[in-house]
Amino acid sequence: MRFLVHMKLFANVDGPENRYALTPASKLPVRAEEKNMVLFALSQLHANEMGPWHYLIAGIEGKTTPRLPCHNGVPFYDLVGKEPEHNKLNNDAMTSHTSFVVSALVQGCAKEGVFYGVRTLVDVGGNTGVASKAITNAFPHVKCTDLDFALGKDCAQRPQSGFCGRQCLRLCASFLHSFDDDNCIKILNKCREAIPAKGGKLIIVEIVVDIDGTPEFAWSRLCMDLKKWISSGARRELRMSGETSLQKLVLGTTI
Ligand SMILES: C[S@@+](CC[C@H](N)C(=O)[O-])C[C@H]1O[C@@H](n2cnc3c(N)ncnc32)[C@H](O)[C@@H]1O
Repeated sequence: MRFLVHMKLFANVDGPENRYALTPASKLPVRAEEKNMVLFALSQLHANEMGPWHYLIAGIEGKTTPRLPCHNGVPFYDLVGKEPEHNKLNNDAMTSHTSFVVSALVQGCAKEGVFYGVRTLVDVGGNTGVASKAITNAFPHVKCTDLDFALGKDCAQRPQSGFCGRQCLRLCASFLHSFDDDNCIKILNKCREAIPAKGGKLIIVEIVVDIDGTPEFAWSRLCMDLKKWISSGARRELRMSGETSLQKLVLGTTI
């Protein structure tokens, strides 16, 4: 127990008996906790996610992109879409993942006045719509639409509360990291076309590989970087290394 307390997985509880409590880290794998990562962890252990790790060495040697031989070149989300059991697990995991991110997103946007003057928002890759529901609840004047094939072919665009033509704001949360640079450029250019030249906004929510700036997050950032290279071949450090390279990426656009 001394070891586990040192690792911050348990905390000593004051009192005459030796009693221990869970810590924020050890609450994450407990289903009964409101915010837990059980479904996300299970999704990451699925064979479609684990398979490409067997090609890590070949990938480092430059012989292949680990995902390709494992999934026969089929894009990850096409693969998931064909397997109902994995599709459900993946969507449930994303729902849980989004609930972690969205409260910080809503607070940050409120503080910075991001939604001031914004009437419409499209959440690109918004999965089943958890983020857009939370945004509509917090900012009722914003009409949100989800664009995601997790919603099924018949409702690729599902309005949470109405949809009007050109959208003031596009949100790409944990979306670009699944694509290589060429496809990211295409997606960002489409976003640029979809928002008004004046007053339009694009919010990108991604883990940035900046290990010097905030060292306490370096481990998670490097793990995510490796994971995304393994699963999609994306070289995130080039794309996400800061505002300057992002501006270059969208070919001179100021975001
Ligand atoms: C990593 S999840 C992110 C979900 C959510 N935005 C979040 O932050 O938790 C990526 C989402 O992008 C969707 N997606 C991937 N490729 C897509 C495409 N080409 N068109 C529409 N949705 C796509 C997937 O279905 C998935 O829901």
